Amino acid sequence: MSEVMIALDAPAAAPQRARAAAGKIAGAGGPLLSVQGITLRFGGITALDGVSFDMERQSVLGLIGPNGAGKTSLFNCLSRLYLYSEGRIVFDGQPLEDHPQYRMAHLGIGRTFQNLALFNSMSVLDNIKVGRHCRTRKGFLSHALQLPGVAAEERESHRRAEELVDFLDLGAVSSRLVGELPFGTRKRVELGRALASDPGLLLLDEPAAGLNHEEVHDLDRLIQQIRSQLRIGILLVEHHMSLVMGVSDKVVALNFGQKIAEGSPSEVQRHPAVVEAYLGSAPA
Ligand SMILES: Nc1ncnc2c1ncn2[C@@H]1O[C@H](COP(=O)(O)OP(=O)(O)OP(=O)(O)O)[C@@H](O)[C@H]1O
Repeated sequence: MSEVMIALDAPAAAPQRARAAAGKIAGAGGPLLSVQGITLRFGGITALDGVSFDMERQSVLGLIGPNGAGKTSLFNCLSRLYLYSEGRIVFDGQPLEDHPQYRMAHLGIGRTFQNLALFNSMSVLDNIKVGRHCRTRKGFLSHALQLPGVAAEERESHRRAEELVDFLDLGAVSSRLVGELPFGTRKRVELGRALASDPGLLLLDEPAAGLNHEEVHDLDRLIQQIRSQLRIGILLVEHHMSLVMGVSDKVVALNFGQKIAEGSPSEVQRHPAVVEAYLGSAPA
């Protein structure tokens, strides 16, 4: 895995500065993300029941819980795919409820998917460039007519995508079609596509699923580099316990839609409710 450093003026910080300049970061000193009493129901099923927690800036938060605990439901609430009936989610000082789902990337929330969402017949570099779309100002017509500013914007998107190709150690496959690449490499391309939107918060949905031991080790280091070098907060839904416990600053555990524990990895790992949720009985 590459140790390439992104320039000090990390592009990831740019949208945050822009939002701050626009006076939108009401809670600039507060948490990056505040989940407040989220309740989500599907008919008679309560998938989330009053879940609350805060997440600090530039931190990694691991969201764990047994099957059906509500992790994906919460993840989908954070990206506005699911609309909750009660509660509030505040990102970077802004209530998410004020914004439609398609604005999430503009707002600074990037995500990956359990089932990769890539264009298999496009190159690695072009797939990553697709992620820049929300940071470009010129519309379709400007591009079609090659109006002034389009070329400069295109050059900037290209430059940023190349930086991410280096950061993710994808240089050797940059011009290859994504569909030809092994699963682990495609997962890194998807991460690149999400990073290309310069998010302040990156939502990773089971990023270790399907990876081999060495790839999980690389992912661990990459998550730490994303936090420290790109200064991006990461919310991680993951079943791979050693990855979550090794990389998270804070862990939130759910069971049957309720938060059962919150704290440092070692606190949550030892918590009786967590042990019971995973093992099916309380520790002796
Ligand atoms: N679209 C949906 N329609 C109906 N019920 C749903 C839907 N999505 C989730 N649920 C229900 O909500 C509850 C929480 O599911 P969720 O997928 O969020 O759990 P999870 O913790 O992500 O589980 P897993 O680890 O197996 O992915 C479950 O009872 C599930 O059956």
